Amino acid sequence: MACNSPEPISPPPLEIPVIDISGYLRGEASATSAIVSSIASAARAPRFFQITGHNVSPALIARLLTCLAAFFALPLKTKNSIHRNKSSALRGFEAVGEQRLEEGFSDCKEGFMVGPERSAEDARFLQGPNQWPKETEAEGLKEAVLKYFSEMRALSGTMFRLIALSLGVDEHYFDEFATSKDSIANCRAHRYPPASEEVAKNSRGIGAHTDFGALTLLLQDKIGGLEVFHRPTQTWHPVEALEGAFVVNVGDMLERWTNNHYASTLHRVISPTSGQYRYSVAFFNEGLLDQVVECIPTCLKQGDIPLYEPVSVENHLRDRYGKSY
Ligand SMILES: O=C(O)CCC(=O)C(=O)O
Ligand SMILES: [Fe+2]
Repeated sequence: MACNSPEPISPPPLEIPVIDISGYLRGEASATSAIVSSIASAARAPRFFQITGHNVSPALIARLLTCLAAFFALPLKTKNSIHRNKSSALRGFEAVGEQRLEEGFSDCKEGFMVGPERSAEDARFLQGPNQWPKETEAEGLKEAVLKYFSEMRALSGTMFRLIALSLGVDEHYFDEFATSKDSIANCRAHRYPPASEEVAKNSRGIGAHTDFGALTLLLQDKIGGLEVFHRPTQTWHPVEALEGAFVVNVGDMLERWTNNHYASTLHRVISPTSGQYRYSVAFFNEGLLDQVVECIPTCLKQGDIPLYEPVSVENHLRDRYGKSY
């Protein structure tokens, strides 16, 4: 008698912590130490967490998602008129299939990139003017994106203070890197087109990757599809779409800076199969181009050696961006 093949065992769910940071924002000392220790443990494993209790208003988030949906619904020709190829700073629209983050898959997503406004004369790598659609084509988009950008920059600064405390360095250790006017931060909004179950299984909304910069704060709508890789069991796990929360993940630069104390984690997006588009907005904080990233002293235990050569932020980013486009 033939043996029945065993049912495939599904991996146990991966718990992705949700950390309420409101106590820190209110200046409460005991809440702050609990938040800092939750961050310290979440950033070690699973290296992905979500935050709530921030000050970004739900009304602004709703307005942003509405304006983005209207923008992405414009004809491709209109969106291509502000294509990122026309920008030395990679700002503007990118079409489905133009980025490739995982070998063998082109990302099935559209993107719209925005950063701090800077004149063309003053441009540097990833710095320069934004490209906007005409106000008549995308009413309110510019205002909503810029307002969101400035709130996310402040929130990212807050997260860097908490990360600094969690690493045992001065609370303001990363302030200049994370929040000065020259620091590289950018927002990339995404629209993921729906696909059939069959197509979604064999393609990627966004291919498996780790983020290039220091810290990412991600807003996702309620459709779901973001997955994170758990290295010990080599399995993928969904990241629950929680209204009002931001997903936080460590990027490669912070991994290098902390000598792998905090490491970046592979993640990907599976195309939506519910028949609806999925929207998300990532805020990447990549810091000052001339900053040298080298092992933070508190991350080097006695007897340890730095695992990475010092590198400037600019060289690190040029290398990573160069490989994905
Ligand atoms: O859309 C998402 O949920 C993830 C986006 C992402 O990983 C990225 O832009 O780096
Ligand atoms: Fe990512």
